[in-house]
Amino acid sequence: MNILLLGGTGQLGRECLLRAGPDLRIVAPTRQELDLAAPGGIEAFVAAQDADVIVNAAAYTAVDKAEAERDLAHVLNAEVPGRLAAAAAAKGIPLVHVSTDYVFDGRKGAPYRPDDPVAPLGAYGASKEAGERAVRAAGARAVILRTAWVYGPFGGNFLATMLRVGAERDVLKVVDDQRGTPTTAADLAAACLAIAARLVDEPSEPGGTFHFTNAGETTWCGFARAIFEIAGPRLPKVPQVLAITTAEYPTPAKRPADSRLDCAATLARFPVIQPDWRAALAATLDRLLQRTNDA
Ligand SMILES: NC(=O)C1=CN([C@@H]2O[C@H](COP(=O)(O)OP(=O)(O)OC[C@H]3O[C@@H](n4cnc5c(N)ncnc54)[C@H](OP(=O)(O)O)[C@@H]3O)[C@@H](O)[C@H]2O)C=CC1
Ligand SMILES: Cc1cn([C@H]2C[C@H](O)[C@@H](COP(=O)(O)OP(=O)(O)O[C@H]3O[C@@H](C)C(=O)[C@@H](O)[C@H]3O)O2)c(=O)[nH]c1=O
Ligand SMILES: [Mg+2]
Repeated sequence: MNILLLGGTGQLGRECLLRAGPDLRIVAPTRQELDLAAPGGIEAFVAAQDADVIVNAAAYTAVDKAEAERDLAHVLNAEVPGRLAAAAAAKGIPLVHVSTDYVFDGRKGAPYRPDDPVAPLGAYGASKEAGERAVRAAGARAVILRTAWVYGPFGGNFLATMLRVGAERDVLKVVDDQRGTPTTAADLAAACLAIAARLVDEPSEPGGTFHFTNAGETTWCGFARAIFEIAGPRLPKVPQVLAITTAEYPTPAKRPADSRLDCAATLARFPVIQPDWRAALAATLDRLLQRTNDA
């Protein structure tokens, strides 16, 4: 299978590239080769590729900054996916596009199903929601895969922030009234590649909108506490994690209070595996701390 991957330097993109091999060739253009902020060249670029499927892991992911950079967020998160989907349709190849739990307002009080109404609270979520609509409108055979709270051993994410700040401070205050599921970029990459393979192997698979996270749920505070519980013995210093409310941690962008995603339809339809979030965290910390100790 030949995959054209957008966003190969990001958290998800890097984990996809680690899974490349003789049977899984992945071409990932650099920003120099394809600047997605100037997306006019996308259709011609895609047309020239020898790809069986496109995986879009590129995005504008700075949630707070997006409030002040709405135009750039819209280009990356809405216009680019629309153009990729149109190019995929023109070429007759499928697309896996990744979206977010932040398309929901978090007021449902139960895990969101793929067809629940969307109502983003901030500019990032709104741009991603527009991207979902653009992909659907382009008429490609596409899976829109919503995920949440993505982290891993590479790149900027909540885990990296907690380890960095935890090394500097004795007390961390973390919101305990936003519920969701941390998801490793590694497990998400495996799911994206499994879905891409199914789309390629089964031309009758129509695609649609699906959810994938690790299993279980917590809050950002619960996530932070788990990080220090699991990694603590291997860290020079462990901070105290204090639970606070969202009101006590003002941010430019509003975030959903409960964005748990119901992944049942994805597990029923595609050969994906959904490790428990704590086990996935432990595996990620093993990789990350191993790398740090070796360096
Ligand atoms: N991170 C999270 O918590 C979550 C992410 N998602 C979604 O998952 C997907 C993957 O996210 P994640 O891996 O965390 O994202 P990252 O922010 O780690 O990576 C984003 C990727 O997009 C690329 N990119 C950004 N701007 C441009 C540009 N102008 N031209 C070319 N490439 C560009 C980046 O390239 P460069 O390295 O050059 O900047 C990078 O490869 C996204 O669709 C995101 O919305 C969904 C839920 C949670
Ligand atoms: C660093 C920090 C954050 N927080 C809060 C702020 C926020 O409500 C929550 C998460 O903070 P972050 O800014 O790291 O996470 P955030 O950027 O909101 O993460 C989101 O990214 C995008 C791309 C997605 O698609 C989402 O699924 C989600 O993963 O934790 C604290 O309470 N204390 C802290 O010390
Ligand atoms: Mg952030």
